[in-house]
Amino acid sequence: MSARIIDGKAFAASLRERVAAIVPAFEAAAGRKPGLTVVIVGEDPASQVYVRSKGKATEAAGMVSTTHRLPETTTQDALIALVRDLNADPAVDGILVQLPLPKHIDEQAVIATIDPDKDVDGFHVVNAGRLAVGQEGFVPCTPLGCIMLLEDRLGDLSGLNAVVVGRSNIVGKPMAQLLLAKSCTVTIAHSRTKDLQDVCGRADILVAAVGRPAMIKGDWIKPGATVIDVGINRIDNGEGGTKLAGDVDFAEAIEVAGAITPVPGGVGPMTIAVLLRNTLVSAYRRAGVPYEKGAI
Ligand SMILES: NC(=O)C1=CN([C@@H]2O[C@H](COP(=O)(O)OP(=O)(O)OC[C@H]3O[C@@H](n4cnc5c(N)ncnc54)[C@H](OP(=O)(O)O)[C@@H]3O)[C@@H](O)[C@H]2O)C=CC1
Ligand SMILES: Nc1nc(=O)c2c([nH]1)NC[C@@H]1CN(c3ccc(C(=O)N[C@@H](CCC(=O)O)C(=O)O)cc3)C=[N+]21
Repeated sequence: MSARIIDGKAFAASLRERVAAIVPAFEAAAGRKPGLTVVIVGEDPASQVYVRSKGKATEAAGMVSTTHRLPETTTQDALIALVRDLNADPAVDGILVQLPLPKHIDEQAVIATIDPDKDVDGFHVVNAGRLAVGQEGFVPCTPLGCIMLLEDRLGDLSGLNAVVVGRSNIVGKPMAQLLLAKSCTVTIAHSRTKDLQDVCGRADILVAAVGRPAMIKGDWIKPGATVIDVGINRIDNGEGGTKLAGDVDFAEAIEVAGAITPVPGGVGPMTIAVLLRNTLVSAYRRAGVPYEKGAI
């Protein structure tokens, strides 16, 4: 059997169009455009690429994009001072501090400074807590994008066995919380998990968020399962260059799974589309303008 490929790129494009189509209505009601500010510290080339594509996508959706590029030597105090200024700026609906930060900066201290109601990444402990107890807040973009793809493919997720491999604060844990909120039976696996293959083999929904290329093999996957590959790994392409690969052995998995996201073209594009969605939601909430929740 050959799995159906879940086209995250196409789904993300339609979400971005949906967001862009609503922006003029927000602007008419609020008298301003939604605004997203991205802060990047240092010169990491991959981060630079992501930040550039976020800026382009923000503008293409009709929002105001602002980027602060700070040198690698920026102090934690200076970064925190900038975040406080952005918290106080009424034109800023969303603040995203690109991770990872340089080693001399405490990421948690910086994230804790972001106004939770501008935290469109959903990384602040207040938003992690809201997600855990089922209150409205901001949900991290990557896991929310995964849920959108899963519901599009499977409809109601309730009662399904979901296994999340990885327990980071930005992907694995919020992914597990969202699947639980959708009434899946959730298992979180990590580097200390015993018999990982066996655990994965029971999953109707398998989410891989590890950072190890092709770690999950075809014979780890339950036949017909839906596989969401969050991993973004840059590997050798065998021709002297590099290419992107996921955490799942795609060539093997496609023979076993019912559906699978590719890398690239799967979860990655959803992350940016959901960021725009979260920014528009933030703008509506901050402006006190009612909006149709199902529409975005
Ligand atoms: N598509 C997108 O938009 C995004 C993609 N990513 C990608 O997703 C991947 C994960 O990112 P992130 O969560 O930040 O990564 P982290 O490094 O923060 O977390 C990795 C997790 O994988 C677990 N792990 C490591 N080795 C193994 C192993 N051998 N067996 C089982 N579990 C293991 C770790 O376990 P332990 O906790 O025990 O150490 C940890 O919980 C990366 O490839 C990253 O690039 C990330 C963000 C967005
Ligand atoms: N504060 C913060 N928030 C983040 O959301 C955040 C972050 N920091 N740091 C880095 C990770 C990673 N991330 C990705 C975004 C888009 C793609 C993406 O669009 N990927 C394309 C390919 C892009 C390419 O070709 O390089 C794809 O998978 O098809 C991937 C990964 C967001 N992150």
